[in-house]
Amino acid sequence: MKVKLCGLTRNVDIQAANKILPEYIGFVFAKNSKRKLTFEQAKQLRKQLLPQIKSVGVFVEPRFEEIKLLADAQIISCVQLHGDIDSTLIEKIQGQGLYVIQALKEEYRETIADAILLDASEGAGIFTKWKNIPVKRNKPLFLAGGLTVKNIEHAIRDTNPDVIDVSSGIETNGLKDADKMAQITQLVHKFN
Ligand SMILES: O=C(O)c1ccccc1N[C@@H]1O[C@H](COP(=O)(O)O)[C@@H](O)[C@H]1O
Repeated sequence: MKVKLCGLTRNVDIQAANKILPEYIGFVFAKNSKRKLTFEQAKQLRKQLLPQIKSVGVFVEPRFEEIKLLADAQIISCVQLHGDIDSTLIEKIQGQGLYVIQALKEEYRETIADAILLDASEGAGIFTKWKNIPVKRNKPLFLAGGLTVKNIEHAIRDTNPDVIDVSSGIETNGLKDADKMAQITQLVHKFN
C-alpha cells in the first residue's frame, strides 16, 4: 500500500520526506488553504525532493493554465482535483501527460480520472466512514480525511484503498511533524 503525505510547506518537511520515502507528497494550491504555496515556494521545495517521490498538486476548481505552468516547470506530475470538475478539464490535463486524481466528497462513483480520492475533509481533519465502495475497482483508490495513526489500520481494513493520504494527522500545532510522518508511513507500508 502507498502513502501520500500532503500539505508540505517547509524545507524541513521535504528533508523528512526524503528520509521516510512516501510514494507521493502533496503541494496545496487551493486558494483559502493555510497550506497554500506560491509557484516559487513549490519550485524550491520540488528541487530538494528526491526524484522518485511524486509530487501532487492539490487544487479546488482550478484554471487549466495554473496547472500547466506548474507542470511545465516540472513542479508537479499528478493533479488532485476537488470541487465541481468538468470532464473536459480532466481530459485536457491528462492530455499534458499528468496523472489525475479526482476527489469525491459524498459517495464512490466511476469517473474518467486516473484515480479516485474519497475525501470529505479537504484538509480539515474530518473522518468519514465510507459505505458502498465496490470491492472490484478498475482504478486506484486514494483514501483521505481525518486519518491518524489511531484510525488508519481500521480505515484500511474497512475500505481497502491503494493509497492512504494524510495531512492534518501528520501535524502538531499546525506544522508537519517528522515523527508522525514516519510513523504513519511505516504503518501503511506494513500492509504491503
Ligand atoms: O490541505 C488543504 O488545505 C486542502 C485544501 C483544499 C482541498 C484539499 C486539501 N487537502 C486535502 O485534504 C486531504 C487530507 O485531509 P486531512 O487533513 O488529513 O483530513 C488530503 O487529500 C489533502 O490533499
